[in-house]
Amino acid sequence: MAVLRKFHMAIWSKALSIALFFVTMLLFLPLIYHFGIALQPATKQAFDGQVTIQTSDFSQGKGLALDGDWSFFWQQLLEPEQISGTTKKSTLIKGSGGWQSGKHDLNYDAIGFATYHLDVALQQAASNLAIRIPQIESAYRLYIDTELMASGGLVTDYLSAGKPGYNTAIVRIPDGLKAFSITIQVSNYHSSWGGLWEPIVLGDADSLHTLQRDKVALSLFIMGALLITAIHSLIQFFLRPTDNIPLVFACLCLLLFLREFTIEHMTFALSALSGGFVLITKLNFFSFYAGIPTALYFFHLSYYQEFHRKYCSFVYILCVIFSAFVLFFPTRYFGISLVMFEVIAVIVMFYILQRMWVAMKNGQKGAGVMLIGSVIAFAFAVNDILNVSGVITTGRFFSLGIVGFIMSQSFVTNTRFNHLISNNDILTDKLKERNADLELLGELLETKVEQRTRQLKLANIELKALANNDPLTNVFNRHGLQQFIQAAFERYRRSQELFCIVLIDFDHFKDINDTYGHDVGDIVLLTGADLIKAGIREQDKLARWGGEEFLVLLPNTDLQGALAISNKLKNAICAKPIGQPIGVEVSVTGGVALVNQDDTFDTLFKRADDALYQGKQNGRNQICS
Ligand SMILES: Nc1nc2c(ncn2[C@@H]2O[C@H](COP(=O)(O)OP(=O)(O)OP(=O)(O)O)[C@@H](O)[C@H]2O)c(=O)[nH]1
Repeated sequence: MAVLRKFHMAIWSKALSIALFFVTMLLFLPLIYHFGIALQPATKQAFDGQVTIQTSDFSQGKGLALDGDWSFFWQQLLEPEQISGTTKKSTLIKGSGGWQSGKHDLNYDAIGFATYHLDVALQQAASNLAIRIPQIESAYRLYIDTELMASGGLVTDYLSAGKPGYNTAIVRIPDGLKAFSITIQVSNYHSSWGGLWEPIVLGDADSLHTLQRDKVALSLFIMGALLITAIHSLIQFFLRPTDNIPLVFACLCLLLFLREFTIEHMTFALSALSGGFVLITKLNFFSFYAGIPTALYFFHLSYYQEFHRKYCSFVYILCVIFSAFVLFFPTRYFGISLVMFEVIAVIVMFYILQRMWVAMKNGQKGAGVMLIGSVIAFAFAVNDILNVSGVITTGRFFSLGIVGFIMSQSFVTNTRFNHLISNNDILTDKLKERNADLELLGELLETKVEQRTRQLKLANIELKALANNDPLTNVFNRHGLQQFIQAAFERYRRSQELFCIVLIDFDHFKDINDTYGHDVGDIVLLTGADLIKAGIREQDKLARWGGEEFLVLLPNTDLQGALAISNKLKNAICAKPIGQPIGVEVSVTGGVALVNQDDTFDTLFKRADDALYQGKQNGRNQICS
């Protein structure tokens, strides 16, 4: 009954957890919409290094991405004054994606320096407007008109003097301006990408601050979720160290945490970690290169049979090479490795999805939920890869995908633990039952052993009796009498206590057998033994010495006494016919011997035997000594 109740409880708790899982996922959707899509700034196309803003209402908070064609001065670091009304030669370049991304007519090296410039015309004079400066690689100075408003790192046209930096900022546009220019000097000697990575966003100052705050809040939320899950998994691992899955999952969460931290909190990371831009970029890439094999290993361990060991090992080795590359090569070369690794990552992700699909079809526990979580995370990851590469212009969702992934994996891990615990309970119950059975069996066994011991004791007693007694007459046999003879000799030697032995032999017993048969002969022997036993004292001992011959040991008896007893016995046997109704007339002859100083049993017996022989010779039916 208890097992059945537990089974019902297990089903209910499972249904409840699945329902909770889906409800949480549903609650999660608005979050995805808000951070992934709603906060995406609308793209405003700039032409010929100029943009005219048609709208005057920025209060909706989304902002305008000042993307499009910016004026671009390659290998020149120009002050704003040098540009306005310039005769300097400029080209046009996209205001996002870096200057080396190859989408322009001209290709530029990632390493180098340049100046971006954009003239912005507003419909109405600026009021509470601002621009948000996102990622610029790897050092910049930004001017509004001629005024330096923000900077990151050290911009220089001289390689060894250049210092990378990272400083996202929200820069207020002075109120009242109807037209202004944005000039950005950029130099890059450390990153694989140079220039504007994400577009500059123009919007309402308050909304941009809110947007920034929301992004930080979301990121902190995700990092918190990752950290808590990692700790939770580590606790699970320490509670049950035989199971490596929670440990691998904890590592994966920590790598994702590191990635989120180095991407979204670069400014903070730069101040917190002394290694600066290079260290943080390395950590960022490492978290990606190590994260993919860790994710694969996690799935591999969880569904061991579904994954191909050789393929997985190949991926692990490949990822170790990439991770080593990150550790030992300068950051400016990372771009090449990233493109290659993104291809590997996408292949690995699809491989995992395909294997999880197979695992689900094979009815593996939790595979379905894990597949959903993986689809969410991988779809967002692929989206981000394509977004970063400029193929699509959707938002960046990966961080949110991570949460979906964590939720599903935590759900499966917890279900597994729950399952283990309820299994454990069931096993404990069974064990208790078995123990009770065993106790019962033990008791039964003890009773059986006691019984057997008793039987053995009885059998032993019987065996002893058989060894010491004559089976026909049930008096002692020779062996049985031995100890009493020994005792009599000892008493004699110690305290001169006399004793006698008497040999009594039936006369012509052969004739009795021949005449009446052996059965009657047996009855005669049995009756004779009974009669002798009845005629002697408690301390006297009787033994059948062989055939029709009996020996009586008479302790503490002299010769006279022995003769008297022997005659009494002879008379008792001969008194009446034995074996009624046939009735056999019997007589016996006896030989008596008294122990003396030099006797051994043999000499004593010989004297009794001689006396018996004497009696037989003298005509039988008499006692001699
Ligand atoms: N029925 C029966 N006969 C036995 C048993 N043991 C020995 N006998 C017989 O006892 C007889 C003894 O014969 P003998 O030794 O010739 O002696 P006897 O006939 O008694 O003659 P005497 O002793 O000279 O008087 C033999 O025939 C044995 O077979 C027994 O247990 N039962």
